[in-house]
Amino acid sequence: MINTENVNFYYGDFHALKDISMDIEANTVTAFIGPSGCGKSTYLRLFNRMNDLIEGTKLTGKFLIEGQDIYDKSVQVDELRKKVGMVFQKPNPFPKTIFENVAYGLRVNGMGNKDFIQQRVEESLKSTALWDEVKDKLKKSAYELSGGQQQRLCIARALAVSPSILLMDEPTSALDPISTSKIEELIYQLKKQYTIVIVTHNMQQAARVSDKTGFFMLGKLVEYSNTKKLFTNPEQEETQNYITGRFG
Ligand SMILES: Nc1ncnc2c1ncn2[C@@H]1O[C@H](COP(=O)(O)OP(=O)(O)OP(=O)(O)O)[C@@H](O)[C@H]1O
Repeated sequence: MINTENVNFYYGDFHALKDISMDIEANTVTAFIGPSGCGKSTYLRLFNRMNDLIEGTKLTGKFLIEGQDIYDKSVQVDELRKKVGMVFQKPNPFPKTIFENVAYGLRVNGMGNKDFIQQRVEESLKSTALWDEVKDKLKKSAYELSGGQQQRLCIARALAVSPSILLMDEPTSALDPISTSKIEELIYQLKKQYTIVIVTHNMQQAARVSDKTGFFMLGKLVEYSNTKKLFTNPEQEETQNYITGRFG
């Protein structure tokens, strides 16, 4: 359902992604791993056109989501971002109440029906296992939540507008181990409904949560296969060296 072919990406003269081709199936979790600076986040940000915001960049190749070229001139970027939600490394709730954080996307998309908003907020908070923890303080500031709760709130905010794809850029790197395992459990639950693509520095995390893993190095996709295979019997020597900790 996501198909990319011969994707090249440049920051000015710097060739950051080199000929990347990858297909991602619906309702799977795909992890991107690789040494710092290898292009994982750059590639992830192409999925919802976040790199459009950076001046002097250039993209070539094909980037299809559900058969549609998302870089076609006819594509409306805000519509695309409703379909392809994103969660970042550091939890970034808005300076608003817990309720309004989750309702935000619905309101900016013109949804005025109070009952619907109420229902979506509740569903989204339930799907991130946060409802029981926050249902009695929905009017409190999101900043009163712990870091792990804030990250689950940001996931709920992304889910409220019913995306089909959820991008996560190192979503647990700022969290403690217990919050991390809650998010990992959540990822496992969410893939029933969503297609998830996650960048992680943590190889154990990739091994725990993903169905497929892509190993990137110096802007190239060195290997992309079933997670179990990649971590136990990789095809490429570079992958073997990386997963056994010989560099990176
Ligand atoms: N806005 C930018 N302008 C210029 N170069 C950039 C920009 N963002 C990233 N790069 C460069 O592109 C390359 C890939 O960066 P990217 O952030 O995608 O790597 P990464 O694999 O996600 O790294 P990390 O794991 O450290 O986050 C790096 O060499 C980086 O310096």
